[in-house]
Amino acid sequence: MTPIGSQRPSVLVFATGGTIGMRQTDAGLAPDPDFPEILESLVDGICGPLGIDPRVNHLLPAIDSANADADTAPRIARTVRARVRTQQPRGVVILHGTDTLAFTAARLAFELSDLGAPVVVTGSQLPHGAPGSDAGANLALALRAAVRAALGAPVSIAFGGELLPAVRATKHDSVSPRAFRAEQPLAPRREGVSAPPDDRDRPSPARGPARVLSMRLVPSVTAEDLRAAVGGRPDGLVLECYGSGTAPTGRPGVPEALRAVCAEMPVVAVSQCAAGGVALGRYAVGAELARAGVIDGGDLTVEAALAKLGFLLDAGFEGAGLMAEMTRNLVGERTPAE
Ligand SMILES: NC(=O)C[C@H](N)C(=O)O
Repeated sequence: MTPIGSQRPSVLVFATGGTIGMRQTDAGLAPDPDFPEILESLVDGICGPLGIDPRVNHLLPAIDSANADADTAPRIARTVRARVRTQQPRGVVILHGTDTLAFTAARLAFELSDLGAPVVVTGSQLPHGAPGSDAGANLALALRAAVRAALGAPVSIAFGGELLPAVRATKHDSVSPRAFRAEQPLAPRREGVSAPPDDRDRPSPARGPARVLSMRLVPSVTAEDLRAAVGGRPDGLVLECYGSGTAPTGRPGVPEALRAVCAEMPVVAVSQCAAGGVALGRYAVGAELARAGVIDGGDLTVEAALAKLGFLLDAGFEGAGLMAEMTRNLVGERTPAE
């Protein structure tokens, strides 16, 4: 292998788990202990003819991405940042399970926006050794994209022959090789991630990463359900509203419950619709949400809203500063107001 630092472009491949590295067991698909060696040879086979020098690292233990938690994406970001500092690759490919790939990739788009090396996230629907597996094709697409993208390119997802912006993507098919879809193109006029607030006077938080949850409104929801949704004391809530940002605020107790939740944590409204987003002032029931303190999430996807809110909370934003950041377009995640 040519050493990193030679003229040939180098790529850091960072494997975190997912079906791509699994094999069939009696209990169902599970991480393949032989995957590290298999991945080395898969990557070498793709990179050799392309003139790319790969280096493969693993985040251990490999997981089914259904087991991702609030620290998974921040931990991937921290580790990738440290490896990029020492290895200085031209680009980074991250292998991840598809179930929570869109959540992790969206978070990485905020975390790694200043990395200086393009980051491409991929995985597969079928294990590397399965007949007709999409593992090799997705890996090859991601490796090519990682060396071809501009150094400051936004984090992307390479899957099923497509390159999608991480902050707009969602898993929409549990079987097809085209598992992901970008609900919207990357939003124009990105403002960039702001410097974290000066926190010298703030007590250092003793807790781990922020836990942000989402709740989907359905016609039978009650005020009690709203309160129960935050019973586990998350740090923030993404409310999946109807249409352009409406909720049953005419139902007894709902406005009070919303105000109580907003007093405890930031609440961001997004739409259950794939396009169009929310505009809280449009309907009276939506304006009621804004009056309760709910933040307008524009056309953020659920994944991007969760990622952005968690990222900002972990960076130390709160109150009006947090609300201002949520309504800006940092990395292409939401269409800016005209
Ligand atoms: N295709 C996949 O990767 C699904 C798997 N359950 C995972 O997310 O890890």
